[in-house]
Amino acid sequence: MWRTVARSAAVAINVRRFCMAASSTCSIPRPCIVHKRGADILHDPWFNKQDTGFPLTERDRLGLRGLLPHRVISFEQQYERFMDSYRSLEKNTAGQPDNIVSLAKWRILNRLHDRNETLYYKVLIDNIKDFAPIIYTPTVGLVCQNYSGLFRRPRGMYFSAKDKGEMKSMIYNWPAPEVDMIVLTDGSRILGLGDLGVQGIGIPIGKLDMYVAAAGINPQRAAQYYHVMLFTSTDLGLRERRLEGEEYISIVDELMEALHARWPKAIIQFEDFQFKWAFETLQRYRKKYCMFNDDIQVSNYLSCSVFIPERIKCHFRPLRFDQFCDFRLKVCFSASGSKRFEILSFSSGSLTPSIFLSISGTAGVALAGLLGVVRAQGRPLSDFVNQKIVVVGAGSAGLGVLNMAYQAVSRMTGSTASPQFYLIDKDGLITKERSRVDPAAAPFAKPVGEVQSIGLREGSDLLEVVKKVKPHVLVGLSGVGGIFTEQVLKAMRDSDSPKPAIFAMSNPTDNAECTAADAFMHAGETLFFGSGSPFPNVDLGNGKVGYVNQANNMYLFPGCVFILCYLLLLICYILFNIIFLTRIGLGALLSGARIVSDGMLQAAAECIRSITAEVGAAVLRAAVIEQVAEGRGEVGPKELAHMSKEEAVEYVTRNMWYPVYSPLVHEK
Ligand SMILES: NC(=O)C1=CN([C@@H]2O[C@H](COP(=O)(O)OP(=O)(O)OC[C@H]3O[C@@H](n4cnc5c(N)ncnc54)[C@H](O)[C@@H]3O)[C@@H](O)[C@H]2O)C=CC1
Ligand SMILES: CC(=O)C(=O)O
Ligand SMILES: [Mg+2]
Repeated sequence: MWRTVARSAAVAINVRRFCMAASSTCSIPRPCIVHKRGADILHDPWFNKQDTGFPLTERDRLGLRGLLPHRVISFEQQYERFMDSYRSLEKNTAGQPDNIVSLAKWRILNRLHDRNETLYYKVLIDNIKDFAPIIYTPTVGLVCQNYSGLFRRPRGMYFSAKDKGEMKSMIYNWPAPEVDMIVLTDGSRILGLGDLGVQGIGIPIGKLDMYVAAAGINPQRAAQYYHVMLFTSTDLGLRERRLEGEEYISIVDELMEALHARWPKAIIQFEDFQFKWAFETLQRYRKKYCMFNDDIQVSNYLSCSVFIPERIKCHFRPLRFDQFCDFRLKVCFSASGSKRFEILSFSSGSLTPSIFLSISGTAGVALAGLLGVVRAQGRPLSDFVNQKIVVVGAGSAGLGVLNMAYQAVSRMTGSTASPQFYLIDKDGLITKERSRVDPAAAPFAKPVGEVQSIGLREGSDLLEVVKKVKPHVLVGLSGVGGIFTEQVLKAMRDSDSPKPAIFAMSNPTDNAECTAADAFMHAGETLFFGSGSPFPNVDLGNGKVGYVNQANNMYLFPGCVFILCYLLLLICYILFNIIFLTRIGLGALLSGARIVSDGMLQAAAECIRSITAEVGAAVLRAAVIEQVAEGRGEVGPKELAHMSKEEAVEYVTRNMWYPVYSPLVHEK
């Protein structure tokens, strides 16, 4: 449906003065200064209005008269025309292999992006449910794999070891003076596809498109975003070995310094770095720069609310997007300063700040899922401490999830007793007997005596572990497609839970540990299922449906977990995950925060509301309270500090970017 872009002008004067992007929210967009004329404008996707969209007066002003056919086509008509072509493509490709259809859809969208960014983001925002699987997982994985062949126009920036010593100057090759969001990858672990080198650029592009669609980050106002590739090795990149050790880190140091020097306010999201660098770079930079790692980061929150889909409570009901569960925790401080958490109550349906601990990216998605499972089992939340959870994959994502779950249990029990978590990597079950266990995985290595008591040993394979542990939850973050085999899934029927859960979180679809259909067929109909890439719901016969939840950080890196979406921009569960984290980005950006603090992430978690701006405003206010907000543009820290909650929401809302054609005014 066509979404009205014009918004109410009835805002308080003192709020209006804070707003920098009034064009996005007033019925008459603010003019946009352009330094080009004539054909140059038509070839610039940011200024181009699909050619025929330029009004006659503008054609005169910009030297376009005679370069275009006479008729002026409105934005709405252009939108409908594009959607007609898209629907024709869908019709014409019906029955062809999925990969071919998905790539054809990606191409038509990408071509639109290359011609006209405003219309591209308009169609993306209005059709996010259908387009998210094209511009993001799973299609983005296929795009990355084929990027050398699909490459037409560059997006993003590229850095390699050959640029050492030059980065601070190179940064100025980026045409826009201001950059708000940066997604940075070294391409070394793209989804579950491994090292794709320079072709991994598709991931930052997809993530940033999500930022624009879900959080209203302006894609161009100074081209605030920016994609970076490091150390490339494929067709389009250098055919050289990857850097290691000091050599590697010195290049990333230089790049971070260069980025910070030109855009000190930009927020940098690290994405899809291989395990060994993901943790190290997070440790190294998180207190120095405004950055986070979407794939692993776990933050400690004293309180937040966790979204749990209503459907988890009432199985086989249609999706609802407005249910949150709150946990009230009492925080007790001991004389030594340590904290203990007591669960006071657990409710659903409202959203008051209260509880819990960590949320952000992948770990947050998983936490909400794990808690939802407890609820689905009809148990009190405090029973989470008794959940037997088997995590397959001891990499950055699996360890991020386990860390978070571990913190949850410790806080619930007030003890550091070992929870019933089992960690499996490519060499099988990890126990304390293992000689070379990574320090990050060591806390989850099981005592040998404990596993022997249930008939397991160091290195037991997945099937054995599932058979002997009878887990409540099986989580896949291994990147190995199909590793949850028929036997493993059947073994889950003997789970100690009447409603076992399986999360096949690896991406893209082919790398998922199992399909939704196989999961319901082999593990049983009472299963709770979540996957990193979308699967359709499963028809179980007799009118029953096996519902599929999407568990992907794209939703928390904006949003939450299994599903969500709602918010301002449209409603589909894919968007939900997208929304949460992008809100963090938005709030951090507008507060001008020096760093992305736990408190800011916490504030985001507390305010997952049905309006995108609420979360962004909460992050902003948290940045003010933590005294890391330095202001942005004309809005200084004092003005931020004096904003009421409502004003902060208004400020964030009015600074979101909406795709509209602005009148263009030429300036030399
Ligand atoms: N759904 C989501 O939001 C997210 C999903 N992921 C997915 O998680 C997967 C893993 O990502 P990372 O942890 O960053 O990768 P990683 O490379 O750091 O870790 C992979 C882990 O899987 C283990 N593994 C490999 N083969 C195995 C086998 N046959 N059996 C058991 N374990 C095996 C490895 O030993 C390693 O511990 C990827 O497919 C990625 O797409 C990652 C982040 C977020
Ligand atoms: C979803 C995501 O970030 C990943 O698979 O790496
Ligand atoms: Mg990732």
